[in-house]
Amino acid sequence: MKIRIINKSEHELPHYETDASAGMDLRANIEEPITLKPLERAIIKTGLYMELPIGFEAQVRPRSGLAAKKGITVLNAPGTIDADYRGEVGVILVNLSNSDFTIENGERIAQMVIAKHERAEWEVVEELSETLRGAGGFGSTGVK
Ligand SMILES: O=c1ccn([C@H]2C[C@H](O)[C@@H](COP(=O)(O)OP(=O)(O)OP(=O)(O)O)O2)c(=O)[nH]1
Repeated sequence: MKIRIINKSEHELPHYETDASAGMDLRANIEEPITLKPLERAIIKTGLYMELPIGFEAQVRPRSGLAAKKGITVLNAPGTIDADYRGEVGVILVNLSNSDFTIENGERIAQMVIAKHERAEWEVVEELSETLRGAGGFGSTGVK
């Protein structure tokens, strides 16, 4: 399936009484079932090809049900689909459980969120501006 994504402005977004899900489910589009052994991963085809407006990306994310119940997640979450990508969307699934997991054709394996992103340039500078945090990070403020 080939789809063109169209940005809907805020006032056109559905009300919470209707479906306001951020994620669109992605289904496996595979000829044969694929079994992932514990810690095994595979790129699962979705049969989806898309065209995004410039300045948008699609993020491929895990489904919480599959993660919580089966230990199946998206290895590179969130996977990035670039606006200029015209190939088939693939989902890199990994099995983080202790048992085999079989993906059937048509199964909902992940979800996709369309997001706007900034476009930026960068320049080399001698100094960075000072801040309170400075170089503190990675737990520098403690855990409580
Ligand atoms: O989960 C994913 C991630 C990426 N892609 C496709 C769309 C994306 O536009 C392209 C490149 O992705 P990314 O930039 O993450 O890959 P890379 O490893 O940096 O490879 P490249 O050199 O092709 O950019 O691969 C997917 O289908 N699924």
